[in-house]
Amino acid sequence: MFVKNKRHLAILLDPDKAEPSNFLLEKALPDYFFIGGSFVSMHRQSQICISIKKQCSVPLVLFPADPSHLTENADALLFLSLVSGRNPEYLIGKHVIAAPMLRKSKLKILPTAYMLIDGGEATSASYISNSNPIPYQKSDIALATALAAQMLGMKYIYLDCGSGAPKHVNPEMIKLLKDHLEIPIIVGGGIRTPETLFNLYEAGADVCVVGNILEKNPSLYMDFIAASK
Ligand SMILES: CC(C)=CCC/C(C)=C/CC/C(C)=C/CC/C(C)=C/COP(=O)(O)OP(=O)(O)O
Ligand SMILES: O=P(O)(O)OC[C@@H](O)CO
Ligand SMILES: [Mg+2]
Repeated sequence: MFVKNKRHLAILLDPDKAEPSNFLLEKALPDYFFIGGSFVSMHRQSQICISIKKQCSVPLVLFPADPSHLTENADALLFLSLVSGRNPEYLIGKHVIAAPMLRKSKLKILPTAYMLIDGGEATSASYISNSNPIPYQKSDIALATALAAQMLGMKYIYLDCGSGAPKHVNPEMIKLLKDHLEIPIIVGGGIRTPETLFNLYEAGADVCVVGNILEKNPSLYMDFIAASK
């Protein structure tokens, strides 16, 4: 789905807050919509997928924190294993619950090593998963974790400082992983400017995920699209 060395932009829609109509009327669309949140209370994900599907053909990729967040109305699923943490529920437990249902669904499964990186403050993802992120400067630990995930057969690496993080992933960490990995790298958390987006692609990100800033300031949308080309 995500191709190495091609720049993809994914816009994260939080199912509790999403206003996709902000973007769908614009001339250019992102490569993907990611749909999900660490903490989802209203369960509008099916409804949001159905409504976007009526208006455009941008692939919809679920980004769930729990099997209860799944819907058949998306195209694909980031099947995340939280390899930066040591909580068995998020490494394999939730997957066992979801697998029988996923086997019957048409969702494309994307086996993804999910790595939380410390972005300067506690995030919903580390709190909900009860796991510690990898320290911001410890690129060697991030590399060893990503290599182990690749050796286990995972197809994508997702480096995430967490939604709304004060700091985005260190470009040096992205460069190091890019030099040693064969699989595509997804990067997100705390990307607030088109310049940052551009720099993270330059460092080696294959997919960048932008969420919070576009929820707060949708008028920046076209600048982010431009920086992803
Ligand atoms: C296998 C299945 C179906 C579920 C488990 C999936 C795993 C392992 C998830 C890892 C832990 C986790 C809580 C991930 C959530 C990541 C996510 C959707 C983040 C999006 O941002 P938010 O954390 O919601 O940010 P806000 O606090 O800004 O809303
Ligand atoms: O909301 P932001 O900070 O853009 O983060 C997006 C996403 O990578 C979080 O999982
Ligand atoms: Mg959220």
